[in-house]
Amino acid sequence: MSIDVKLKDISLTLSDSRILDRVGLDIPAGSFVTLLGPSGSGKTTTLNVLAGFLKPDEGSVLFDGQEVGSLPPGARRLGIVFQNYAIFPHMTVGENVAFPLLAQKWKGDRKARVSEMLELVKLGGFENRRAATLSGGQLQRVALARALSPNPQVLLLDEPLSALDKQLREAMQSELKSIQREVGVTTISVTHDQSEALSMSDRVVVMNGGRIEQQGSAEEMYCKPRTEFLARFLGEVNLFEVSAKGDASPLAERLPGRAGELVVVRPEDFSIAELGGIGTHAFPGRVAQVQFQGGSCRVEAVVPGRDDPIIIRTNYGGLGTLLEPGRDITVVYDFSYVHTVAKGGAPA
Ligand SMILES: Nc1ncnc2c1ncn2[C@@H]1O[C@H](COP(=O)(O)OP(=O)(O)OP(=O)(O)O)[C@@H](O)[C@H]1O
Repeated sequence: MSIDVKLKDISLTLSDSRILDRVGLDIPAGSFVTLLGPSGSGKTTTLNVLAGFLKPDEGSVLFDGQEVGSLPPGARRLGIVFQNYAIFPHMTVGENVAFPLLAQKWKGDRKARVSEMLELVKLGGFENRRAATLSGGQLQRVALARALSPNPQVLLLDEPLSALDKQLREAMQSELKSIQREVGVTTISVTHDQSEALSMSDRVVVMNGGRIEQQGSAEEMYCKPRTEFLARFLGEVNLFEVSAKGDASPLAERLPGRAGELVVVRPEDFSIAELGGIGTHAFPGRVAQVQFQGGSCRVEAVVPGRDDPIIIRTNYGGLGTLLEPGRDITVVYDFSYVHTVAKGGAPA
């Protein structure tokens, strides 16, 4: 079963500080939503309000249109996965997965349900293994199987993959997403990991200072940030201040937009060419630093009319000696496609 979840104007003050300020979320049934934001922005608090561990001062929490604000966590039919697994080490894998079934007096065949859940997380046949003998990745699968076993109506994930190393984390991201899609349970996740948020979520919600800064699809959030805060927060970015026309800088001449706005250019939207052919879509630069990063290369280049170097992400191949500090180059970018935000973090 899949239900929609709504938070309406949730506000919460703890120890005299406003921790959540009119947080509103509308999560469609079966979708995967991730809360992202700097430390202290209110992500975990929002998850705790959804779970019922914290009661907001104002606002309402609706599951499938029904107010659940007065229901304790145990009555909200939730599955929860924490960063530190919270698996009982002295029990077998099967006992761990069966635990919520016993607690909730599951009416069906418990043994069959446990096997079904272990198959789902690719741990078929692990029923009798002691939890203490499992790897980190396996423990997190058990945690997921245990959270899903009683058929929750909402799945809450609190930094579910952050205890895993990078390679395993990336593999688990796509697996977790495909399990979520298969089960179809409405899922709300909290993470610090931007690539996790962008790759797994149907919708990304960025929080800032207890408020929702912006929400939308991963593509929208990355390509069309509405505020300077979001442009700077998500991934690397070059921001160019649009100054009054007639400015002497050769870059300012080409920037569309109004004075006071910032032009947002992601590093991968610039490319590098041999010096020469400077036109509307290109300007001169000098390579300052080059970092080879495996799949791509991060280049810092000094350009006229700007104090900070610009950041360019490019493929290594074919550029040869162009990628050497001190080289004069042409930076190519089509400024007619630009996106702008208002300076100072206010929505454009
Ligand atoms: N019980 C409490 N009393 C007072 N302040 C609290 C309490 N719980 C949390 N806070 C404060 O609320 C703010 C939001 O905390 P929260 O844990 O929700 O942020 P977060 O975005 O999840 O941060 P992190 O990414 O570091 O986990 C922080 O400034 C925190 O210090």
